[in-house]
Amino acid sequence: MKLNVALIQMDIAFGDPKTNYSNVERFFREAAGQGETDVVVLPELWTTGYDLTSLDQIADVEASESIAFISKLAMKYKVNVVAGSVAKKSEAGLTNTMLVINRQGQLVKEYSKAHLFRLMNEEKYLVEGNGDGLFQLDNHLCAGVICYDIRFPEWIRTHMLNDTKVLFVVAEWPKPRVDHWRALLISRAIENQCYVVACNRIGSDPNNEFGGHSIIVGPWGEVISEGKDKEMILFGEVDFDEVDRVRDTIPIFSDRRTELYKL
Ligand SMILES: O=C(O)CCC(=O)C(=O)O
Repeated sequence: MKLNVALIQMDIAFGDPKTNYSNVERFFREAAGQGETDVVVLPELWTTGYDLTSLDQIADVEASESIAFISKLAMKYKVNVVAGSVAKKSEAGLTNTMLVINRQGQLVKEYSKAHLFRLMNEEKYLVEGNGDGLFQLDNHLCAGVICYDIRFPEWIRTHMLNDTKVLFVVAEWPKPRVDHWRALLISRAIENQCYVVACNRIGSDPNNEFGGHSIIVGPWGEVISEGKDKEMILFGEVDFDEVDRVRDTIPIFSDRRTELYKL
């Protein structure tokens, strides 16, 4: 069983959801218009970018506009969408929330970023999430996390323990640390023997330049496809049988010594 994925590595208009909606609509035609794509992936905070000081005014209340917008595209193109994350405003406060919508246009998951990134002042404006990032797509158990979350291998491992075979990552990862981005994602793939499908933005905002290099890594740690330093759609394939082959070759999940991991 395979899944074809398309990662939209886009620039994001700062604090301008209207422009970003229209750009995403244009990218969708290219990413899913041929009818071969199973999952479209968007980057982190794709409606607003990191316009933190305006978030209270421009965040999406209950994420309802973004959900309606992506649901329509999902149904039109009959694709699943790991719809990056959006700034969501709710009773809980402002959260950086991933939306996952299936081919029928139904919201199957909301995951709010668990680890807020102090270097970019997230904790001053956002509330951290407390739930997991697990969801089903076409009957496959998948996980999704947001940017800085990938620096916490124990958080990722928690998601991969129940035969989860794909980890989706959505990000606004700055250019100066793209070497960390690649090394961390390849490591998460090797240590969890899973596919890592990671979509980063490109371009810049008043405070940061972002690194692109969206990437699809296989369960043996091989880079299957990698983006460059420009707007583009990255296509690739996830093969669930390959995950089983790697896990049978080196059975790390059954070799774990959890009684030692108490520190
Ligand atoms: O961990 C990093 O270096 C980047 C993280 C980040 O940019 C984010 O979480 O938004």
